[in-house]
Amino acid sequence: MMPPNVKEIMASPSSLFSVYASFTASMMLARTMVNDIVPRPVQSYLWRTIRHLFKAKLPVQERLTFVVEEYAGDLGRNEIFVAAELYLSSKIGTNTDRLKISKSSTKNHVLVRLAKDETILDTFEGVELKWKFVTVTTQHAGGPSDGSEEPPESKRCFELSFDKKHKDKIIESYVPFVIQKASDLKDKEKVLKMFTLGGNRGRPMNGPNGAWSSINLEHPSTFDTLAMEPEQKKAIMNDLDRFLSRREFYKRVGRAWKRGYLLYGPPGTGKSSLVAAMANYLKFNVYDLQLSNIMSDSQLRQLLLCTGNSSILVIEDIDCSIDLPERAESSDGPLKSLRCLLTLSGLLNFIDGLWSSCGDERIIVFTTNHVDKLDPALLRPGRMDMHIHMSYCTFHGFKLLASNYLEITDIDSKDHQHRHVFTEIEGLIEETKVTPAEVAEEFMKSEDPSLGLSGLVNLLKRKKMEDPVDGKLEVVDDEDAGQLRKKQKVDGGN
Ligand SMILES: Nc1ncnc2c1ncn2[C@@H]1O[C@H](COP(=O)(O)OP(=O)(O)OP(=O)(O)O)[C@@H](O)[C@H]1O
Ligand SMILES: [Mg+2]
Repeated sequence: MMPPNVKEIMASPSSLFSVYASFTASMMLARTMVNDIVPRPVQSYLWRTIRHLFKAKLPVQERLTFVVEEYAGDLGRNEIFVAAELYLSSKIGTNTDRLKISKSSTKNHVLVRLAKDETILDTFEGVELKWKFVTVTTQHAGGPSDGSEEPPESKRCFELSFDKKHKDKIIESYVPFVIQKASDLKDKEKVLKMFTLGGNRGRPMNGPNGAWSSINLEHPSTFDTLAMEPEQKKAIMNDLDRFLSRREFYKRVGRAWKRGYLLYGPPGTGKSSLVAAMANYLKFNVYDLQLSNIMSDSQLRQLLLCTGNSSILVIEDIDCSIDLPERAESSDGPLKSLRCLLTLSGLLNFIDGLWSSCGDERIIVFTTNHVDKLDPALLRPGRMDMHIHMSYCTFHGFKLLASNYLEITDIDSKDHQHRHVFTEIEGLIEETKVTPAEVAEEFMKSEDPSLGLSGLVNLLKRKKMEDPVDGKLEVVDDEDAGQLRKKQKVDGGN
């Protein structure tokens, strides 16, 4: 049932707006009067009907705007704001006229962000959204000084507006989507950190990182630059991939989501380089723990508790570091080694316990030059998931290093100008204990490939004279993993 005056209005849309305006004004007055006379249930019915009649015909914008402030009260920096800032920087197209760019000396890339009042249009599952970056400058509002890019006087926020009917979809799907996208982008931009204990012995451990101090991990080593047997390299990369993709699996079977690698081999064979390659591959920070710096178990616990997620904990030279200083003083003889053993087991158990209680991915790497000197506790099945033998340079390793350092990429071509040198190196390198580090050092001496190659030939000849592998094989000392390789090679070859 439509009242006659409304019918008339509908027939003449041009007068619609002025009628609506005066209607709204008189509405307030009417509302107060009606509220006094009409019973409540009838009141709301009346208002609904009137509103419905007008809404049906008037071009009323049903937009909803979310204000995403940078600081959300006590919660600190608003995660949605941070994510939006990053996400929108990837959405900047040709329609944007003003952008801010900045660069910090610790990062490698230029930051591009929206300038004040700039807008960006986005679509999500068919819904159109508009983002606007707003800065309100107030004189006395001192914001937290946590490295945000604006002076503290200005409050920054995004306004996200869209059709009101999509409110739930935006909250439940779009916002999580933006956060996920931002996290992916962050991984790409992430500057890896290397945490060490440099000179912190005995100091109090305050702050979120405890006694760890960090520098940017700018180790250029990647799996591409690492001289290693291709199958071995592939196996490690596959293992890392599988580990990362199995979060749900670890949860289901109730295992701590961690993976342990034991790297062993002589100095200069690339153990530390492999750790850096893993970190660069996974985008994980590295914690480098020198056990010889640790004074007590409680200090160790403190330190381990202060390590972050998505990280690699490296304990280098585990064979040398089991003699914790304190214990070495207080014990002698057989007792001493027993105590050392207990400490190592304690360390391992503690690591197990700690990491079963935190949800995120951790990798632990032990390195050693002497695998045979290691505590059996470390070698027990299930303790370290993968034992990786880093060994002396092979001809394959030589090819990779020559390509990286001397830019010789076609070593396999039959009519290469250095063919005879390659053949000579191939013969020599299999009979010599030369580390990738030594080969790399030789290649660093000159930019001229011919000089680099002849330098290497001389080095190999010299090493062969000084340290003939074949002669040594008879008194093979198991502690040298490289000699093991030669032994196996000779055995296998015959
Ligand atoms: N397998 C390798 N591939 C490429 N470069 C290597 C390799 N091994 C060593 N190097 C070069 O030699 C340098 C020293 O190697 P690295 O520190 O990784 O050896 P390490 O096995 O950790 O030695 P240590 O047992 O003394 O700690 C590296 O910075 C790198 O330039
Ligand atoms: Mg090392």
